[in-house]
Amino acid sequence: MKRYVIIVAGGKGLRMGGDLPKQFIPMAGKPILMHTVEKFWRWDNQMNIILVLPTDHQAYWKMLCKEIGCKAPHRIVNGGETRFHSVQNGLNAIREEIEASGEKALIAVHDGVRPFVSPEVIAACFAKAEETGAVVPALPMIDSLRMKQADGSSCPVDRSRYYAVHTPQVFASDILIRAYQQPYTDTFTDDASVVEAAGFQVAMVLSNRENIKITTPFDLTVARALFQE
Ligand SMILES: Nc1ccn([C@@H]2O[C@H](COP(=O)(O)OP(=O)(O)OP(=O)(O)O)[C@@H](O)[C@H]2O)c(=O)n1
Ligand SMILES: C[C@](O)(CO)[C@H](O)COP(=O)(O)O
Repeated sequence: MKRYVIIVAGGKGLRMGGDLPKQFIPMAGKPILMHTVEKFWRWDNQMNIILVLPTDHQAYWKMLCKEIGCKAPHRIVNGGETRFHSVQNGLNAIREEIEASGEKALIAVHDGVRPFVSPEVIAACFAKAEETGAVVPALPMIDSLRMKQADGSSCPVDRSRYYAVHTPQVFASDILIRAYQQPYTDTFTDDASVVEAAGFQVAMVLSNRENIKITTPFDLTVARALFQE
């Protein structure tokens, strides 16, 4: 089955701060995003990689690829106003070719700022999606959890019922394309929530602990430490 990955990197990185969006911050000699892109390419060098980038950083990215020598061939698509719109732009770029081929395809959506996804998790997500059509990787909670109540007090909740959601989230192409035709709402925090709102069930597989989303300066410190291992 043909495989695609839409790597979303069209955001501004406001929680990270600084002038350079976090996906371009250097880590071990390459921008974070290049590590992510090459992770998928190393797993499957036939993978169709679609990279969603802010329009005003595309020339900069191309220059980085040339200077550093990005190994993974990829297509570039314009970022949207939210992550949802960036994924939608990525899908619009591949929809016609998938439909015209008449072949079934699987599409992964992955955050450009999750460079530590393991090859085993990528493999597990694609394998489960081939079987079920829709997959989200997640991790059981490690901390104890409390829930805030309306009166300001808090109470313990059963953490065994909660999971932290990661990417790559992988779907049969017809399911993902149909789901992303829905109008945007702010309850769409990831691709699984979009697919479920369209009436499909989503299976869960275990993610790897290091598959953090680099969101804040603290995450960047953790990421740099992980890279030195
Ligand atoms: N309009 C947007 C917003 C986000 N993303 C991407 O979605 C991923 C996860 O989003 P997040 O970590 O929230 O990134 P930012 O939106 O850049 O961060 P912030 O919310 O702190 O501004 C990132 O790789 C980000 O570049 C995107 O492609 N297009
Ligand atoms: C898709 C996601 O990475 C799942 O954890 C996440 O929801 C995207 O961004 P957020 O703005 O940090 O929720």
